[in-house]
Amino acid sequence: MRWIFLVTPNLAPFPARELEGRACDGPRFHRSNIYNIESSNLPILTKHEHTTFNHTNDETKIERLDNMCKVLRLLLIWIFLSSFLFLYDRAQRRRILNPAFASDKLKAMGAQMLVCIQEMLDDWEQRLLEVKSATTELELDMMREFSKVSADVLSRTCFGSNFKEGKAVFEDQETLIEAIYQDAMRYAIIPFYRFLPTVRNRLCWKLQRRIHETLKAIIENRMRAVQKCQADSYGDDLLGRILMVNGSSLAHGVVLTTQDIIDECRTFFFAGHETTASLLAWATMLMACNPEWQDRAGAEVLEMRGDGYINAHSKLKTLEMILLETLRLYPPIPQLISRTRLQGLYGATHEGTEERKLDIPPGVRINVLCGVMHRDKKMWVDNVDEFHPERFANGVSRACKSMHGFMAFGYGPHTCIGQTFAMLEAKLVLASMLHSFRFCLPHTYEHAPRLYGTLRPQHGMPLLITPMHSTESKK
Ligand code: HEM
Repeated sequence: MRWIFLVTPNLAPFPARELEGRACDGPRFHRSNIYNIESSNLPILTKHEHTTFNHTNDETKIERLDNMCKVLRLLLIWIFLSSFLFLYDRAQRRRILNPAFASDKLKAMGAQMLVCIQEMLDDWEQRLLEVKSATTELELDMMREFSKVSADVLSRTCFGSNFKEGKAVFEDQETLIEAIYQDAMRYAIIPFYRFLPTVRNRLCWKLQRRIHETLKAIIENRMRAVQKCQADSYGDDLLGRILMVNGSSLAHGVVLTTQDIIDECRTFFFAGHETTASLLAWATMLMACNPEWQDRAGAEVLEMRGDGYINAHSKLKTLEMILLETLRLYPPIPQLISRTRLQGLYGATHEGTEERKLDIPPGVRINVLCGVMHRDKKMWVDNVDEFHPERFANGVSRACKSMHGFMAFGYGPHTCIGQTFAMLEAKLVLASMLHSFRFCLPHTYEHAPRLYGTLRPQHGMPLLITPMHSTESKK
């Protein structure tokens, strides 16, 4: 199988300009990793032309990738960890899942999200009280905090009344992913390694069994309660909605088995946990570096909240722009939006007018490096490396010259099903945080974005948080 990395020519390195002068681990995308379409002989066609590039001549057209082994290893890990994503026909499943993720349904989950967020803020208040004698600032690793709150939110919104069991499942799953990841890094090259009864493999099998049995029990109990008329609905959480839609007229004839539903619940956690935590961590870093935006978002939150509460219906435009700009600069999944056989799907505007279209023969896999595409000067209006949320003032389509220039949530029929969920959660977390705290980066912060499945800060995301009342009294 051949791989093409479809990228645009301007490889803007991490870090962004706003962090110049800070210690940095250097660019994460190296030119040698990437097959550059512009510099090759691939056909770049004008607007109405359409052609297929020749299968047999490909060898001469596709340059050898210097770091093929490194990239392949990452791909293997990705495929290994996410194999359950591809077990069934995903298009069919989306028929059942889409209604569960409808935005009106998600808004009703805002209250559950706020419960988890409030627990996090109460914990911060408590820790501040403990250190208050020395200082009014508290240093927190935001990556860890957001990872925890995002896991809590997923457990609560997925499993509602079965929150505790759900949380235990997710904790097991996290341990499992870590064990698999560590082994995959070391032993991916040994054939059938994962079938050998090593200590770690036996731990993985035990965790797999426990996750399966707990989820199966939750699902079967809910189904039984409705069948025996002990409950009038399956529940108002994501699991309940999936059970309700499953097999009903809304599902257009698709029926998921218990095993399918178990897989879906596990996928939500896998796909929605670290991604949302990473988005939140980068967003707070960018707001800490750009205090004017932090103040602007804070003022909006205070204005919105008034005497009432921020909820899922609050229109937080500034925060939305900040989040979109964060997703542009630091997309949690900056690479590997992977498709086999694409036909002109990624036609991008060229010099503002011309369109490039490619017909890719079957069997060729395309990986789109959206992290690179998001910083392409040809697609985005100037200051591509700068934090400039204003560009999203009129929505995503106006911010970018190309329809497909913004790909943080993927594209097409398999675009991220949880994007509204993630944006809602991120907005509620940041709004609640800005209502009570202001934050800045400590001098110890090292800017080192690194890919661990998602784009994460290699050395964590330390942030100094100060309660609002003390910043006001300083003024
Ligand atoms: C900032 C947060 C998130 C980001 C950046 C993100 C990004 C992505 C991306 C890039 C894809 C691949 C899309 C494609 O191949 O075109 C994806 C797929 C997916 N995401 Fe997310 N995601 C996020 C949050 C979530 C959440 C919170 C959930 C669930 C609650 C979720 C569930 C899924 C699922 C189920 C898929 C597979 C969809 C399919 O194949 O049909 N994601 N996500």
